[in-house]
Amino acid sequence: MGLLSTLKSLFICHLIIGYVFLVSGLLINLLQVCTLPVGLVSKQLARRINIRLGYCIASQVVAVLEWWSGTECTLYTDPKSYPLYGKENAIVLLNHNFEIDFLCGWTFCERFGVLGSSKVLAKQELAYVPVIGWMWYFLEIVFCKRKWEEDRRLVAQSLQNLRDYPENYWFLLFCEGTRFTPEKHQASMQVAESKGLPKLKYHLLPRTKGFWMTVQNLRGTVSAVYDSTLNFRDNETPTMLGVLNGKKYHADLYVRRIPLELIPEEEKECAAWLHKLYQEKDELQGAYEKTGLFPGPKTSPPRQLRTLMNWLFWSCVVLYPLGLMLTHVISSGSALTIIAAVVVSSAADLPSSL
Ligand SMILES: CC/C=C\C/C=C\C/C=C\C/C=C\C/C=C\C/C=C\CCC(=O)SCCNC(=O)CCNC(=O)[C@H](O)C(C)(C)COP(=O)(O)OP(=O)(O)OC[C@H]1O[C@@H](n2cnc3c(N)ncnc32)[C@H](O)[C@@H]1OP(=O)(O)O
Ligand SMILES: CCCCCCCCCCCCCCCCCC(=O)OC[C@@H](O)COP(=O)(O)O
Repeated sequence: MGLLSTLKSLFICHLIIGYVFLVSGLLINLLQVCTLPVGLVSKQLARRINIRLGYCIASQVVAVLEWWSGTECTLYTDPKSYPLYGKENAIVLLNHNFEIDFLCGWTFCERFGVLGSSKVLAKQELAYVPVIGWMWYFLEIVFCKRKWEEDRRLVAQSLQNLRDYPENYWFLLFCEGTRFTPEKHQASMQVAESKGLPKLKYHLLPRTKGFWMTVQNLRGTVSAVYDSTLNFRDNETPTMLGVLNGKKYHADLYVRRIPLELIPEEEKECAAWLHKLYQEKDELQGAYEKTGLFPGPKTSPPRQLRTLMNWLFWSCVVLYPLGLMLTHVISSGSALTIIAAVVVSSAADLPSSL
């Protein structure tokens, strides 16, 4: 093991990364609260500020993937569609198999300049997660309870609010509604059978209501659906902990741009269209399983230095006061203060030793 990989696996490094993320994240959340009065004067200005503040948080996690773990991302797509990425609003449909699929999604958002404004149809529980969930409140993320009777009104309202959003965004939809496991796959294929729908091998049966509602409410402001499939090379199953330990993965993302006009307006037809798309996605995945490749030309949009600069900036902001405090504790020479500092840092270290 090289010196650098040993360093990346040290708990103290993870503690520093976590500390910077948490403390700067809470600080940024506080700044987001301060945009509330701005919103009363100019809604669009408050939204633009929040896009930048949101970027400051999400970009830190992206920096860990790109610069710390050195994970590489390859994009397989039609070169004619490529210039449009980041220049239009789009609904992204993604398979949901990996712990870090959202993070790879964010990385592509970063590389096409829509990280701060990116959106998702997320489960309500995530709204309460400190830093990320609170940031999402200000970014007007659409939350669902996965109870259609309640969602049909709440989700529609949140989607309508996005119609005058001031910057380009990608709206991510995991139509499968949950992460793939063999048990969930078996259950969903029973539903497919009972509904007379063809079986899928690599995907769960897509939930169609969220998709129909998104298309219906964003029609006219969104230009296309990006049918996307993510895989990792060498049959790797990447984890957040692996990324934090500096493990390098290689992500392959296939994206097919489908103009929104091609998607039927009527609910039943729209649902049938989505089921057909998932059958095609299943065939594509089958081919990847065999060849380890997606079809068509590939490209690797480069990682940007700005994610690293953003991380360094926030590190300075939150590590400097911590350094000052520690220096003060040590130079005070007071046995009581030093013992208190040791007790506090041991408590912080406790979760790792459990
Ligand atoms: C160039 C580069 C391109 C792309 C880059 C890639 C990506 C980057 C883009 C953006 C990034 C942005 C952000 C990313 C950051 C973070 C994301 C993190 C987390 C989010 C993860 C989640 O939270 S996923 C969970 C929430 N989301 C969803 O659930 C969405 C899908 N669900 C729906 O659409 C649902 O319909 C619903 C939620 C709207 C409502 O759900 P509900 O359950 O109430 O109703 P349903 O109609 O769906 O269910 C009832 C019907 O379903 C049938 N049924 C029952 N059991 C099953 C089963 N196991 N499988 C399938 N179907 C089932 C049941 O029979 C009912 O059928 P009916 O015929 O009666 O309708
Ligand atoms: C700088 C980074 C280092 C610090 C480490 C902290 C990193 C924190 C990042 C937190 C990001 C939180 C984003 C939440 C994304 C979680 C995706 C998710 O929750 O998927 C589950 C859903 O599909 C459905 O789940 P089910 O309830 O069906 O099962």
